[in-house]
Amino acid sequence: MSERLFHLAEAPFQAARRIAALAPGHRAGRLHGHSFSARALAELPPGWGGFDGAETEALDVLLKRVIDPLDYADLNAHLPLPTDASLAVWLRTRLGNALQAPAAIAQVGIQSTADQGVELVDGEAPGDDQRVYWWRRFELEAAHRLVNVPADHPCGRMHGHGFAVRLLVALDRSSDQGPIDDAASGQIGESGALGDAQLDALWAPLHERLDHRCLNDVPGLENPTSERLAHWLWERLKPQLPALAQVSVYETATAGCHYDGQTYRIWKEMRFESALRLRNAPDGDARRRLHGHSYRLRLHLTAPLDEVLGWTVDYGDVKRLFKPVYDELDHHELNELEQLSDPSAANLALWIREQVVGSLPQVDRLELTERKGRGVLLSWDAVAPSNGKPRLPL
Ligand SMILES: Nc1nc2c(c(=O)[nH]1)N=C([C@H](O)[C@H](O)COP(=O)(O)OP(=O)(O)OP(=O)(O)O)CN2
Repeated sequence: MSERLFHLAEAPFQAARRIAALAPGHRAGRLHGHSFSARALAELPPGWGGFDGAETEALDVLLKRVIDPLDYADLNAHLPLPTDASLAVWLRTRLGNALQAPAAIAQVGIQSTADQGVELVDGEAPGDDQRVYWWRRFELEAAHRLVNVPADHPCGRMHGHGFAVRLLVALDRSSDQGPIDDAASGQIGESGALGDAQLDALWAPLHERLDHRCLNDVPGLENPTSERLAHWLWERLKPQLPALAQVSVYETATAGCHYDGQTYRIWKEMRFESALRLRNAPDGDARRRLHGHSYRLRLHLTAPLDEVLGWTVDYGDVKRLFKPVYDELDHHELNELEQLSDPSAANLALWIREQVVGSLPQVDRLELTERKGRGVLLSWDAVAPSNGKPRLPL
């Protein structure tokens, strides 16, 4: 079991840019602006940031400081070609300089709109190549019912969702697709392969087949679980888009499925409201006082597909099996939990892991944020080691 704990931070920034290298007439060639979001995942030694438990907030403060020069700025004054990918490289370099070993960045991301962004992922081992992934998100409104669920299961009734689908595309830096800095605002490779217009064109016929339809009527989707839909999309897109790395189906606001052509990974998200004090914080530090957070917890599970039910593990079962743990967390003071030393985000994630491994052995990753974008990601990959494949963004 390879356990890894990453601290997560997020920093919004507002900025203007012009991507001059795009095809004539491309709208991003004109001066325009975005509400960007920068994200970082880093492994930090305990105590980094002042005391044991301060790491997550310290990373958040550092990320905001590093991003600050870009806030309310003209990005072309900082970078010749301020694409999402080159902003990610800019961020990776500056954050790397600001962090010192043994602290280590695992990933940085730049999101330029609600529907588009780039993730720059460091290799697993020193010397491994960094990889850049571009993602784009699409929406569809559809009805469905799950055909093989027990008679009293609510998803057996006809119902519907505003689904979102995220396509993750790998940019191979060593190929002729051009260096990482060439990838323009989500477009892959100025030198060639694929731009947002091409990806939208690949998506359009699929959208036409799925949107404002009953998914059960679509050939191949007779039992349209998130898993089946992710697989169906993969099968249709991959031959035309060899760089496709993952399809993610967001079925509800709290549940969905990733599929990478091999492995299904589902998630179920919950929120809980808790009080805490960090006793490790020094005298006078506000975090020593009783305070509270609105936590968001995302459990990730890896499991084989049940061919009859068409899913891996029922989202409803994840929620039900987690309920006893949830009840200990929600509307409670975390310092009162047994065997939780001091309820920092990292310690709390480790505590939750101990509570779920018995009842939900398929859980191999959990993401816990104490406020938007700030928290930890604990991964132990007990069920599905990466088998030497390049790591997908976390
Ligand atoms: N592994 C899967 N489990 C379930 C799927 C699925 O596609 N794959 N689908 C369903 C239902 O279609 C359902 O609409 C979504 O389930 P769930 O998350 O349980 O929905 P809730 O509205 O109850 O969500 P809460 O946010 O927890 O209230 C069921 N399972």
